[in-house]
Amino acid sequence: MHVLTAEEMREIERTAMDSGTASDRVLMERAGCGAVATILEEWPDLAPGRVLILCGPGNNGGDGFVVARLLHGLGWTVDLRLLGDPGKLPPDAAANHAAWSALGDVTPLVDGTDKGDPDLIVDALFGTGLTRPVDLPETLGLLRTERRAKVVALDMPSGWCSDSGRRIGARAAEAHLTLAFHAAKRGHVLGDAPEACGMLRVIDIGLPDTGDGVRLVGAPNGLAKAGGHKYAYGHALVLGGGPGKGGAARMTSRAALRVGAGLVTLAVPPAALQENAARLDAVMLSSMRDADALAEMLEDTRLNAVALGPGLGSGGRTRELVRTVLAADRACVLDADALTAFAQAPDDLFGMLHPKAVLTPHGGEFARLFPDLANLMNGPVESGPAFSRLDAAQAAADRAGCTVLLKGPDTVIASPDDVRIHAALYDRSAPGLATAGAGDTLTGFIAGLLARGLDPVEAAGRGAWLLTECALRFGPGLIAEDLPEVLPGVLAELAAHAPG
Ligand SMILES: NC(=O)C1=CN([C@@H]2O[C@H](COP(=O)(O)OP(=O)(O)OC[C@H]3O[C@@H](n4cnc5c(N)ncnc54)[C@H](OP(=O)(O)O)[C@@H]3O)[C@@H](O)[C@H]2O)[C@@H](O)CC1
Ligand SMILES: Nc1ncnc2c1ncn2[C@@H]1O[C@H](COP(=O)(O)OP(=O)(O)O)[C@@H](O)[C@H]1O
Ligand SMILES: [K+]
Repeated sequence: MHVLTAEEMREIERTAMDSGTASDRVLMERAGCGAVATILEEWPDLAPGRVLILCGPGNNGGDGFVVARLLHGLGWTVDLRLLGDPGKLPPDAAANHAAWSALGDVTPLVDGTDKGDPDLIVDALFGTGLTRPVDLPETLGLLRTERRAKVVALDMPSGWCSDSGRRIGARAAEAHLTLAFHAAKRGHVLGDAPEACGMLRVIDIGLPDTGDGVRLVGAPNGLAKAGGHKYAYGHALVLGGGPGKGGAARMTSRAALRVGAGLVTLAVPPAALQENAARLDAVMLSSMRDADALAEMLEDTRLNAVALGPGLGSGGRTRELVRTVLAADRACVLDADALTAFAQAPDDLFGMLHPKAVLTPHGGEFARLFPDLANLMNGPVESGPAFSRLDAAQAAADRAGCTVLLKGPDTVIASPDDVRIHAALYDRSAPGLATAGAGDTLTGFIAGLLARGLDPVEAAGRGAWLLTECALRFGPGLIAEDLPEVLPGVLAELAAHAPG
């Protein structure tokens, strides 16, 4: 599945028009029909009652007129309010305005006036064409999910940028159900908009699947082991911290082993050996005094993937270890302290990075390495399309020259020539992952997959998918140690559903 920008959506529509596949009018009719059918499918008990339909000045409003006509036909009492001058509606919206006007009234939408007590509200104010703040505070106050009425947003709850999922201006609508036309837009899976969308359904309006847009990471296949020696699955090296700081790297190690690395070695300073020896079995343990010792270890080319950062400390020693790992030209994951250690001099890190590296920052770590991009991504937005988390991750990957996985429910995985989104949203929402150590586990999953020979973007995407799936499978009460322990069940299910 792919997600689109507004411009990509318009291009697909233009191409369909030019080839004569469909007309705008037909698409609008299908959008409205699909919307009504989906509303009734989602809420089969919703009996015809009072519906308030808020129509905007563009084609999103046009969809609203179609919905008004169809709900009217099903016995609903329609109260339709139009923002702006009906004489300035675009052609297809104007045609549907005329068709509706033969059946019912069009009342000008005036903010702050009484809108009754509807059972259903349809937000057809703005969709992919929103470019500036919506100046309708009272009306947006109606479009809230804590009120009695069910709220349905056509394409996007009004006020949200459909390219970035960021709010344009101070206020934006919420919905119980958002109906995207043809394909989900980036804004349905990025930023704060997904929470405002409620449930998301994509409505087929008969446009071809062009394969355009950014790929959403789906269930991975090919992870089952199939013969071969343990070295055929790689040897991951995890670097751990000093005494009393070892938990994070132990979780990383266990996750790397569970995801299928043939061997995993945890290397720690001599003073931390005893503590770790008491806590490890299948993960091997090694003493590593300093960066020189690490360089010596890495002369063994069977150590084909390295993870470092969790619990490592953010001082000069860590910087030396990062330097050594990067100089050894290994597939590697840099997380947590391995990133923070370069907060004062990110360019030093960028100068050493190479395409086999994966950086896995959360928002805070991202801001330490890429403060300018974090500002663009987090500041208030007054116009659209807004700079998105995807734009930020892509710019970061270009600057770093490697894969960057920007964590969150909307995880973005970008390399200089590829980008994907992993959405732990909607029916894959996994708030249980907001627990200490989930990121250390992700680092282990990615390192294990790198050891198995996956390329950085694949390893990062699959790691993010597996992490979320483990959390969903475990359910409430999740702590990070549980994540690798439920992975076998997830892998078994994937294998059972693998094609052929
Ligand atoms: N593409 C397709 O194939 C299909 C698209 N479909 C539907 O079309 C929708 C896109 O339609 P759209 O492009 O007309 O944009 P839309 O969201 O209605 O808004 C644009 C209007 O709002 C105005 N405006 C903007 N911001 C404003 C503000 N803050 N406050 C006030 N005004 C503001 C803006 O004015 P302007 O910026 O030009 O001054 C313009 O008049 C899409 O979401 C889907 O529902 C479906 O029918 C299926 C097929
Ligand atoms: N609410 C959430 N929904 C989905 N995924 C989440 C959520 N909160 C955190 N995560 C994921 O869990 C991991 C947490 O990583 P991180 O913040 O580094 O935690 P830690 O440092 O404690 O290990 C990331 O992969 C992140 O995407
Ligand atoms: K809308």
